[in-house]
Amino acid sequence: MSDAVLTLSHLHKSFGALQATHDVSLDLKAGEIHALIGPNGAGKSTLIGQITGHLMPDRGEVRLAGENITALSVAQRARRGLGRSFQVSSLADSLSVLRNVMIAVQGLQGHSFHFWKPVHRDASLVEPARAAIARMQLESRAETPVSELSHGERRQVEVACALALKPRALLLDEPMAGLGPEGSARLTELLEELKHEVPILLIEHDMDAVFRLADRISVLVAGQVIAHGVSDEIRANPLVREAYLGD
Ligand SMILES: Nc1ncnc2c1ncn2[C@@H]1O[C@H](COP(=O)(O)OP(=O)(O)OP(=O)(O)O)[C@@H](O)[C@H]1O
Repeated sequence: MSDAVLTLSHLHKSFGALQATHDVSLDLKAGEIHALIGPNGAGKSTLIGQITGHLMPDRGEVRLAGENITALSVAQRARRGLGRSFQVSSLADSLSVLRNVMIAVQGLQGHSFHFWKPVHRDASLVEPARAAIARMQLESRAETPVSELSHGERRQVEVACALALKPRALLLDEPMAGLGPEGSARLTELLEELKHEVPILLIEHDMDAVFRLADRISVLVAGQVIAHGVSDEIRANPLVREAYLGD
């Protein structure tokens, strides 16, 4: 596990008598997309919360680039390089793509506001924002208000917002949700490229996208990882077929 960027070890989280995550261990390695799948109520959101810092595990550990971040706040984890996709609602519709991504960069810089500089000329905001926009192939839309974008382009902006913070690991929670075939094919292509720069933990219901994109898949059922492997192994696993794929 030496090349693991993100490591979850023996995570337990209960709500009263309900064990929402039970002894979950998995890792994310450089250069890969690791997909986490599971039926409704399997515990995916509870696990994500423990990774981002919105929830504290009862037991277990989260490590980012070797550092134990289990006790750190959401903001501290983000500053250490834990990136996550922004929800659509966090984008300001009336502002341009560039402005939205700059606001994300500003959030990371926190108190280091440069009051004496107009925001649009602050290179420390503009440069990382433009680089992230280019990475998501949105250069031609940089000055366009978010309200004029397609649903798929908005998703690309959300990923650009996360990328602008130069994450070591990226957590994408259902990035394909609501996208048509074209939007999801485009995002799939972009993520296939992106994983070489930043490994991605992908939580996704779109199984076609999962099987196409994931280097490894972990299957969560009733709070436990019941299977782990490459796409073909997961497709063929009788436990997964029974519990998840509906066979
Ligand atoms: N704050 C909470 N208090 C009590 N029970 C909770 C809480 N959060 C989640 N649960 C329960 O924990 C279990 C796992 O829920 P979770 O939302 O993590 O699953 P999920 O895999 O994300 O589901 P979905 O795909 O439907 O979003 C469910 O039984 C849920 O009702």
